[in-house]
Amino acid sequence: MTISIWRYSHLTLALVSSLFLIVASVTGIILAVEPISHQAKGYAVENLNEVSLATAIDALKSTYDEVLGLEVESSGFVKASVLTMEIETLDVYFNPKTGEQLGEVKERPHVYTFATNVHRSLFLKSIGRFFVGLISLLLLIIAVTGLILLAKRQGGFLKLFSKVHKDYFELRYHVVLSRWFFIPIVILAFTGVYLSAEKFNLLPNAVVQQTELAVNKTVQEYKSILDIPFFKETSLADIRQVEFPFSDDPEEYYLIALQNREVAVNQHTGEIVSSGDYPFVTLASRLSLVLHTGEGNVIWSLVLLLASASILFFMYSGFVMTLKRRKKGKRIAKMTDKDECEFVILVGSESGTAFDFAQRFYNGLVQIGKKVYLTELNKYTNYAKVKNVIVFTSTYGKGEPPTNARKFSALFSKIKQPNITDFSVIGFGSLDYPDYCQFAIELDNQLSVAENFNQQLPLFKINKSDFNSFEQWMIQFHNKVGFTIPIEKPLLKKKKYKKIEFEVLQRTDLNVDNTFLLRLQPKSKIDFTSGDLLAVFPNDDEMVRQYSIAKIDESILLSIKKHELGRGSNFLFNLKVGETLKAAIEENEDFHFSENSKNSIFISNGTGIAPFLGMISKNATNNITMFWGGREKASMEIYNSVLEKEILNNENIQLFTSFSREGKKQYVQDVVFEQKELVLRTINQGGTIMICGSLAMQHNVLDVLENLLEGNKTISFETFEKSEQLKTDCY
Ligand SMILES: Cc1cc2nc3c(=O)[nH]c(=O)nc-3n(C[C@H](O)[C@H](O)[C@H](O)COP(=O)(O)O)c2cc1C
Repeated sequence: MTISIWRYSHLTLALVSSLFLIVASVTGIILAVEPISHQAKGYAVENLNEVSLATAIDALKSTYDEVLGLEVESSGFVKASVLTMEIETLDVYFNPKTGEQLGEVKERPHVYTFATNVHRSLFLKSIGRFFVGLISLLLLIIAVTGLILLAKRQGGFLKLFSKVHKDYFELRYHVVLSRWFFIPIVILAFTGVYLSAEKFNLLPNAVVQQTELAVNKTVQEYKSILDIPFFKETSLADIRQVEFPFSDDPEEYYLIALQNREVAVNQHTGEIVSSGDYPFVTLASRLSLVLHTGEGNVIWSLVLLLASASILFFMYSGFVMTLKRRKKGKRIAKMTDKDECEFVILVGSESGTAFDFAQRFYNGLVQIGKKVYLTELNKYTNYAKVKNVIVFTSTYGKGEPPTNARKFSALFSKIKQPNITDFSVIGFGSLDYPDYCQFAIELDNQLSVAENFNQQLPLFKINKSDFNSFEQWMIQFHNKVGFTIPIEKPLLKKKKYKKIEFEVLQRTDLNVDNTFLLRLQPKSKIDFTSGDLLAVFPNDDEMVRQYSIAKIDESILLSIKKHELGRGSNFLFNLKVGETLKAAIEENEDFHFSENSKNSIFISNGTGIAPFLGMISKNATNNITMFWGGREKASMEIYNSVLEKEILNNENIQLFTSFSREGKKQYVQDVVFEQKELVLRTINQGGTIMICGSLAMQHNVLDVLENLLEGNKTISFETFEKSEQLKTDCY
């Protein structure tokens, strides 16, 4: 079975049972405290196997006028039911060697009776008990599917306990704790199912069958119980309960529940009059109860308490992991086999816009019964029944493809489709950029000249994700295909920014690459960190530009390339020291430095160095290797004040530079390749690789990493690319 089926089952079952599991875990935590606080009373008798039943009965009889019964709890406490002078029954804990009363048996605190009722039946009697049993069964299946997922993640059952790859907190501890608590959770779930089955009489009959034994008339009678062999030879460790005879009549027996059987014993001779073994079901029920409640064992109670708490953590962390995976995996639904589909939708999307449109188009086609396959441009392959290819792609940088389209051009030249295929390309871009929809243009050109491909509609460009223009394109598409596709409109939510004032502390002059640094001080208190983004509004609200932040000494450092016509960069360059501007901080959680990653590699070119300047200035103990690429040595000078200070003061940081127009004329990816051992070691040891700068550089670096990870045993490129070990923020 594929990993997604296991994951789907694991998640669905967890979701279905979540509310019940929360209730069961919280009450389970409360109930696990009970045996611990009970044991803390300190009435446990040491070495019960050295105290005979005769001693205990004798001690009791010499202390109390009348004794009704005796019980040895699994906690090691010995309890007696006695009659007081006032003819009242009293339950006491006592010392079986001396008869001394250790304490009275108190009524069970209300919090535990309440928690027990909720835990067992949710106060819903039989129906509640049924649900609790069912949830225990689901928990058992969740644990097993979880173990399978864990084995798949770790590379097999034999590697279950091998090193866990560094990842974000929730994922890492979901894995770590599942290894610790798998067995206790399985025991809790299994015994829960067993106890519920018992309550519903689903188990075989558990009545003890007593067998009358032949009475030996010649057997000796004793005056004192201390002399009777049976009572002398039976230790309290073998006893569970004793019911005392009402009178001295030889026909009145001691009814004794031993660990494995029940016997009736003559009070004067010690002869066993009748005996009945407990059936297996009773023994199993008793064991289940002890294992499920932790009764009598503080360590096991503690384990159960932690296991119940871990279930709550698994639910929280599982929820976070699902949200993150959805964000990263971008909602590709379960689809018909690629070779069955007439329509193939290919998507290139960096921040999800083109993907969102493609998904709506996909849903519409599926709704009218078409067989459709949707995939990323990077995964382009041959499709046995394809007749119509529709491409949705955005553009970045200077006509750069989004990351998940970077391999398309090469793949397309190699792969031949079996049928003559119609195609249409929709480009997503923004007129704010000079190379408007450039990648879509190039892709459309490539398809237009390809054999077997017929252009169904001319290239269509969508500016700033305008849904109305998409509807225009849909009309053209309907006319071509001869049917109408229902498309769900997106609910337009205008992003709200919380603007605050920033004072300009410093603005450098332009360097050889037209790049400058801007240092800003927030005028009100605001939380931010390196890797977050500063949203700037050069034309008030009409247009937003984002810049990656370096946080240095509570101020913001931006590295900006001034473009001749760039409204954002010119607006910022024209600011003077002491002036204020209104801007907003956008949290960019996916590009924060992982402080628990011992080894990190930062790769950047040009102004992409900015967030890393902040990250190294905060770093104290982690090993960081920085790769930076620029045009020439002079390009780097504006960063030297920070770099020299941080690198000279911190031997954990090393820097590799590359210059494309000077010296060896290398690009950053070339130096990354030269340091392949270091890079591979970092990846295999679970370290993080962060990339910031131009998308073209990101693609080149990813190509190098893909090449390095070919045949790598610890982690494949595909897994690495999707993991939290790789963080990118390119443009
Ligand atoms: C840093 C950056 C660079 C961009 N470069 C271009 C560009 O060169 N040409 C263009 O048409 N659009 C450009 N855009 C706009 C995006 O292509 C546009 O927002 C698109 O809708 C994003 O789609 P996606 O979310 O599917 O990636 C750029 C956007 C950003 C944030």
